Formats: sequence, structure tokens, C-alpha cells
Amino acid sequence: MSSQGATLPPHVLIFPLPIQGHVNSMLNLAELLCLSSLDITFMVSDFSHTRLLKHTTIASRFERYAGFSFQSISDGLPYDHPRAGDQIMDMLPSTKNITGPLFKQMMLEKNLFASESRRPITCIIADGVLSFAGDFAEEKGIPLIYFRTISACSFWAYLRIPELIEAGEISVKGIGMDQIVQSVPGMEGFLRARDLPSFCRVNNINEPILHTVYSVAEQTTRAQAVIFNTFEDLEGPIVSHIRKHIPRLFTIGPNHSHLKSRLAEKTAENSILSGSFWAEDRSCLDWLNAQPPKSVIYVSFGSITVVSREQLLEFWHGLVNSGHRFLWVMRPDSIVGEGGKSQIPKELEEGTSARGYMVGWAPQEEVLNHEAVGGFLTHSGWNSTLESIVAGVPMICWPYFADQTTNSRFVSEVWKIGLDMKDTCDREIIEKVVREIMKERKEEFLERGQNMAKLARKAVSEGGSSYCNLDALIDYIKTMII
Ligand SMILES: O=c1ccn([C@@H]2O[C@H](COP(=O)(O)OP(=O)(O)O[C@H]3O[C@H](CO)[C@@H](O)[C@H](O)[C@H]3O)[C@@H](O)[C@H]2O)c(=O)[nH]1
Ligand SMILES: C[C@H]1CC[C@@H]2C(C(=O)O)=CO[C@@H](O)[C@@H]21
Repeated sequence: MSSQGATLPPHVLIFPLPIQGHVNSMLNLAELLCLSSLDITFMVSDFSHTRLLKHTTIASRFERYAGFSFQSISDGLPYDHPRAGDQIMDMLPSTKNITGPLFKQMMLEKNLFASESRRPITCIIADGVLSFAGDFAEEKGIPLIYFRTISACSFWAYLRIPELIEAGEISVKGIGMDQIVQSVPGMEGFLRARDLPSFCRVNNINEPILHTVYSVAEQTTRAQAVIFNTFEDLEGPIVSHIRKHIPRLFTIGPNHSHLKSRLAEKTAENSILSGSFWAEDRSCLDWLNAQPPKSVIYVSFGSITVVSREQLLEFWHGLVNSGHRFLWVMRPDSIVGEGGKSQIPKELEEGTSARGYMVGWAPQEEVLNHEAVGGFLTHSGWNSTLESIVAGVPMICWPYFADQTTNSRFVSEVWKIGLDMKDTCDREIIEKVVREIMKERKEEFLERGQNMAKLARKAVSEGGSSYCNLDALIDYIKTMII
């Protein structure tokens, strides 16, 4: 390295699992590190890179950071793979078996992305589910930090799978779903078998997925450090349990809010970083502008959830019958099975044109922060949960899979900022919970939601826990130069 090389900043490779919820929080992390003048190589899949370039201004957004660059790689799936619903699980073997070897080859051929102006990669921050990135880092002696994009509470439940199996607390064939489980310290009083991550619902205790999600969680502990997109006032007690296994654990979230806070400090700018894989339909903001304060329930199930026509109709009837206004994100690929959106009953068409608005994809952060929004019917993905918390918007949770089944229990029973309608999809229940959130118990939920929002904002402001932890993380990355 030239004499100038000795003064070059650390060069961090950031590598998310290439699906929306993972890419969003890791893009926010990338910009946070750019603001501290670290060099960043951000690895995306060819598929998501194409989507990002088509639907966002991300390329020009990052142009302002001279040390930032994108690299793209195959996710190992055919281009026309749905990448949604149950089939999203194909992403774990495809990235391991196809992306992993390609990544190794790319890193070696490109000399760890070194150039005249950039060091070879000095540290890898990989999504915790990408074990091949950890294998490569270990093999080459490159410092490794894992980033888990899910909640700490769901991660902790994953880590306790052996104890849950030993205690017979994993529900097999749906038996004992309402039993309170005792094997996840910190959750003994309120966590039922049905609230464990969805992969813990099995027909047979030897089902491979149960063992896969445990080994993915367990291998995280080999990293020199782990980052969580959460904050101490939200999940501190659970994080303390995880710290016994992973002592160097940085809670730096909510990342989207942290980025806004640091941008405002550094550049007097507070525009939202959009990493959307779909075109955002901004017409919904005009529609919201015409609605009274806190009168609209926003409905979105994230980037992976799919619903059957029957479920779609239950939600639709429930929303229309509640009499409340609603803004509904219906992703073009989100309805599966026979019939799709065809033959919609007349009363639903009428109820929607009177009080509803539908889009294929929304600028969600802006929507949640719009004054007309008073509630969020969500699948409880971790980004959506955090975005709702920061906006102080009460939630109705309809978890679809994975960590969401645990997140929704924490929303309703621990933080008490929403209701959990887990495992039901019935128009009468939907109508009832919408009325509860939007009218009958509105004040109570809004008050608790706004208190939590304050704590979230405090965490990412100067002196707050996530703010200090990010500084400590950056200092740590600086010590890792090899
Ligand atoms: O119309 C929309 C809908 C969503 N979003 C954004 O898309 C992201 C969705 O992320 P998330 O809420 O976490 O849901 P998923 O896309 O389902 O995320 C996956 O990744 C998350 C993080 O690991 C997990 O918590 C989820 O269970 C998993 O399904 C959020 O940032 C939203 O703001 C939009 O911008 N517009
Ligand atoms: C494809 C799903 C399996 C694991 C990922 C995940 C996680 O535990 O990090 C949660 O849901 C999905 O985002 C991923």
C-alpha cells in the first residue's frame, strides 16, 4: 500500500439477504457508515439491483459518498422465481449453494475490492442468515460482524430451540399452541407456543427447517460482533439475555430513524432513503391529504406475504364493515390461488370507493407519518413494526411467518401498542379490532404508542443508547484494520 494508503479509512463490505426487509435496514446502515466517512461496498443481488435502479433514486443518492459502491451477484434463483410466499424459503439454499461460491470467487478475483483509493475489505458486515459469508471471513481471516435484521425477541427464541425441544414446548401438529412456554428466559409469563417464530410449528420434531433456523441463529455467535436493529428501551431486557452468548452486541436502531437523525445533524437534510423493489404510488399521499386527522387505517403486509382470495375477501369485508377509512397496499403478486381479485362483490366496490384507497406499493414511512393515519394493520415484519413505533401509530397484527409471530405478541402483550389477531382471518374479528384501534380504545393505544415513539427518537438522538452504540461500533470497525 502507498504511504497515502496508511491513512485510508476502513473498507466495509455490507451483504444483506437480498429481500426487501433485509435490504432496507442494511441500506440504512450503509448510509450511516458513509456519514462517518467509511468506505462501503454494498452487495446486492442482480434481481434486486435491477429493481432498485428502476424504482428508486438510490444510485444518485449514494453518488455523494465517494467511498460507496454497489456490487451485484446472483441470488441463485431463476429470474421468474416468485420470491414471495412459501417459496421465499428457496432463498436460503440458493444463496448458500450458488451465491456463496460466486461470492468467494468474486472476492478473490477482485482482490477484496481493493483499488488505488480503497483498502481491500477490512471487515464484512453480513446478514446473520448468510453463513457462507462467515465461512469466507473465517477462512481468509477477515473480521466478521453479523447483522440480524429481525427483532431481538425473535432471535432469542431461535437461540432457545434446543431447550424448547428438550422441554417438549414446540407445538407438534398444532397441539398445545396455547400453552405458555417456560424455556425462553424473559418471556415466561406471556409467550405461548403459537407466539414462537412460525418455523417452530412442525408436524414432526425432526423437521429440517426447525434445525436450520436454529443453526443459522447459533452460527451468528462466532462473529466478532453482532448488530441488531432495535433499541434498549424497547428490547433491553431480552438483549441482556442474548449478550450472555454474544457479548459484543450493538443495538443501533431503529435504523431508518437513526439515519434521519444523523443526516439532519450532518447535512441539514432529512429526506427518506427509499430502497423499494416496487414503484411507489405517491397518489395515496394526495388521498391522505384529503382525510381527517387519525381517521385512516393503513393496511400493508410487506414484501413477502401472500393471501388467498378467501382471506382477501375476509379482510375486505372486515375493513368495509368497520365503517373506517382505509388505505390498502395490495402488491401485484400478493394474491394467490383461484379467482384473484376478479368478481369483487358490489358492496365491497362501493365501500372502497366511499372510504378506501388501494395502491400496489406505498411510500410507507411517509404514509405512517402522515397525520391522517391512525392505525396500521400489519404483518408485523420487523421494519414495519419499527416504522410504526417511530411514527407512534397503533398496530393490528396479522403475522404471516418467521419472526412476525413473536413480534406481534410483543406488540400486544409487552409494549401494549396494538392488538394481535394471529391465526384468525375472519371478517367479524377484523371489523371488531379495527373499531377497537380506531375508536373504542384509540386514546389508550395512541398514548402508549406516542410514549414509545419518544423513547425511539431519544435512542437515536445525540447521547441516546443507539447513537452511542453506533459511535462505539464505528470505533470498533476502525480498530479492525488488518
Ligand atoms: O407498500 C409498501 C410496503 C412496505 N414497504 C417497506 O418495505 C419494508 C418491509 O419490511 P418488513 O416490514 O420488515 O417486512 P418484509 O418485507 O416481510 O420483511 C422480511 O424481513 C424482515 C426483516 O428481517 C422480517 O422481519 C420479516 O419477517 C420478513 O418477511 C418496510 O421498510 C416498509 O416500509 C414500503 O416501502 N411500501
Ligand atoms: C427467508 C426468511 C428466512 C429467514 C429470514 C428471516 C430471519 O430470520 O432473518 C426472517 O424472515 C425472512 O426475512 C427470511
